[in-house]
Amino acid sequence: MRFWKYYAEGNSYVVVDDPGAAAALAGGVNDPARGLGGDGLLLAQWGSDRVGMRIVNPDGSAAPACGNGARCLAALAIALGRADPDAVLDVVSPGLTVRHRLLDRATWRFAQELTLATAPVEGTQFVLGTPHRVVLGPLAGLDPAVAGPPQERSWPGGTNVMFAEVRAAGRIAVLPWERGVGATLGCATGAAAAALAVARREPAWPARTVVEQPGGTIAVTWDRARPDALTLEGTARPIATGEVHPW
Ligand SMILES: N[C@H](CCC[C@H](N)C(=O)O)C(=O)O
Repeated sequence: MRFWKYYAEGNSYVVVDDPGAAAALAGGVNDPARGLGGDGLLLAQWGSDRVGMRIVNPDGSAAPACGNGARCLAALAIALGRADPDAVLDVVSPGLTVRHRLLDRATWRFAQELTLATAPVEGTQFVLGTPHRVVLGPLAGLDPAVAGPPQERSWPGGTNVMFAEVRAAGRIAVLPWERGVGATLGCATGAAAAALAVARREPAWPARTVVEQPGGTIAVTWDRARPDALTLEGTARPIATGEVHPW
């Protein structure tokens, strides 16, 4: 079964485009010893002006949205000649549609536009296609593997948890704990949730927030005049392609 593996600001994903392969690989392919590692499996369904995306977490659960994964599929679609690098490309997952514009071909930097369906559900609990809880406070000494699970369970069906600290005006740091995955080096919809949480709390916060995560930096733009629109900027790069054999 043909696979691709891609990296995007702290998440790596195994990608397949054959639904049968996806079913055979789900829940096992991300095992670091018996499989290919990574933070999930993405099934791409190529369309003429869009790419469908299904996401399976390493524990076998389905995720409704994935910002870093969407960028990986946009980059792969262009690399395979299935999408026009000069046109916009929608990556459509069950919970979220993300519109991509390639900003720089040399670095595979994209702008991603998404529309927020909901305001915060309560306090700093957001749903950006998938649920995110933002926990603001100092990150020094914080271990997401310890602090994450109780927060994850505090939401029906579980929530992703973003531990976030303000570093300067327009700059925050985030340590993610992902539902169905564990501690990761980055999370794009989580970065957006964290930026929103801080910007909503501080009226003088600038429109553009640089979100530093261990695996890379995502820029999030949120204009108070258009509160339902968000733009993210980040990259995607190939790691490997080849044949993978399900167990
Ligand atoms: N890392 C992804 C989100 C994955 C969410 C998944 N872990 C879930 O169960 O909701 C991102 O870049 O947006």
